[in-house]
Amino acid sequence: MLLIFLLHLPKPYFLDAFKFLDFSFLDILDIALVAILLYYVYKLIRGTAAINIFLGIAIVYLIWKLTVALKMELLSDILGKFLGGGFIALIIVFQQEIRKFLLMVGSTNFTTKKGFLKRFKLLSNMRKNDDFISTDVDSIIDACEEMASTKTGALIIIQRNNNLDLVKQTGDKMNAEINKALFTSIFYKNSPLHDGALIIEDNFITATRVILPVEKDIIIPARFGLRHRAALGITMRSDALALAVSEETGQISYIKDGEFILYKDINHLKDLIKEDLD
Ligand SMILES: Nc1ncnc2c1ncn2[C@@H]1O[C@H](COP(=O)(O)OP(=O)(O)OP(=O)(O)O)[C@@H](O)[C@H]1O
Repeated sequence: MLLIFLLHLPKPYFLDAFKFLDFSFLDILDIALVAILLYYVYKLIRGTAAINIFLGIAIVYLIWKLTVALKMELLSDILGKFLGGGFIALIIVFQQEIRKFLLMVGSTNFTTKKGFLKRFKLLSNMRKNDDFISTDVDSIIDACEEMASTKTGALIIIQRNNNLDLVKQTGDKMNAEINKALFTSIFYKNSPLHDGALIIEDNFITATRVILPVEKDIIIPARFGLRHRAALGITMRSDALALAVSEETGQISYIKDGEFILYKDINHLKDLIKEDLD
């Protein structure tokens, strides 16, 4: 009905009604970039107290925009000044998050073999010829299963696009191809290398005894201690994947983007990780 009514309106009215839809490619790009920015901000502050501050600011901003559109001069003036002056306050309040964000952007390795370039189908032929060896997920999970059965604690971080060099510096360098026995001997309780996290890049263990940033602000069940908080910390600050084997319960946790990922059984876990690494 509405469409018929609009079609019968004199042409200028009809066009006027849809004037707001007249946007260019740059507007689409603008919206897409704001959406990406908001997604990254959300990813950084999800689960922390900062999310409430962020939502509060977003609501005040929307009200301000509404008051401007409705020409409510006094209120829009007050809210505008509040938002304008609050910019510096925002930088102070979100100091940590801004730091994390810049670190995340700066450490993204767009040229890794598993990274950005791979997304382009045109370059798929190049991939066939390069020396990239995919991560042996089966060996990692088989090792986790064995460690879980003996209640051997472990923390394994799999690097994806974000470079983990900064955290790697806190541990010992290694360059060993993945195999099941290596994991179990590294995390064996009396091994000098068992403490801290292990980093995997492609199909290699590249660091052991790594100390990761611990996520203190997030609320998780009391049975999870520092190992799991460290896994949450690194996956919130980067796109790495984490596997934690609990020394207390023998449970294997899979952590991604600062969240525990649920899985049905060990084969499902393998599939999930393979998918996330693809
Ligand atoms: N910041 C960190 N970075 C890397 N590894 C850590 C960090 N904090 C703790 N760990 C590792 O986790 C181990 C156990 O810590 P904790 O007992 O607090 O963890 P948990 O989450 O309760 O795990 P579990 O269920 O195995 O006890 C430590 O011995 C250490 O190897």
